Amino acid sequence: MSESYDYLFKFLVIGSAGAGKSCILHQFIESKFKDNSSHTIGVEFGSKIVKVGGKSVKLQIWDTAGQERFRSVTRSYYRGAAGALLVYDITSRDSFNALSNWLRDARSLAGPNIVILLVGNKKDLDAKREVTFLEASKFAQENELIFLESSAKTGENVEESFLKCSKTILSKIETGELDPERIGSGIQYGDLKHLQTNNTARRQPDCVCRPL
Ligand SMILES: Nc1nc2c(ncn2[C@@H]2O[C@H](COP(=O)(O)OP(=O)(O)OP(=O)(O)O)[C@@H](O)[C@H]2O)c(=O)[nH]1
Repeated sequence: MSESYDYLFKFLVIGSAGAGKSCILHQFIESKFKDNSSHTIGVEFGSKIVKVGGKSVKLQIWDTAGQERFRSVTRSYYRGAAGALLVYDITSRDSFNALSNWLRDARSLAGPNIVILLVGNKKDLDAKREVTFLEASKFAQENELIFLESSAKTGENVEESFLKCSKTILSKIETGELDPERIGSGIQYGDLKHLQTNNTARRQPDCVCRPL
């Protein structure tokens, strides 16, 4: 099967333990709800090619453990991420209250240019909601985050979260705000982009294998 894509983005999924990060990733990759999800040990990995704004983008996604005891391991994966889903659970005020800490870590360890999308997960459990949509929207606005509520159970807004975040990264590349050539940008050119740019003789051939 062909693995052609224009760009590769390094992505993180972060947030408190039990917020539903692994279920979101599983739903995105397998289009299924992972019923028996247990706590992530360290980090897990998934990847998928998506179509965004007429481009093929390979998302290389690191699903990190939310438990404090894994924090030193998970932090080592933040470096050079282009995008992140910052997940809280709409039925857990504690997971919402922890967002500022997650955000501080992401921006300091991954870099200030990381594009972060705030995800209020478990939207299907509205009857148990502890965090209103309005309150979270306000937090998102104050902290320059894109915001969506999702359900890894029903699949609502799961793919949209990854697409919306990717679209924002892509438009920042197009406007020059993000530079894929910068070491640690979390962005690589794929073979399609590589062919295009080589045809116009604008890029060096080593750009495909440059470290993220
Ligand atoms: N109802 C409902 N339950 C969910 C949803 N997403 C996850 N869950 C449940 O929430 C629990 C935790 O989900 P995980 O995906 O393992 O949580 P996590 O954020 O990866 O947790 P850590 O790996 O410990 O950081 C599991 O029992 C899931 O079945 C959702 O959208 N709706």
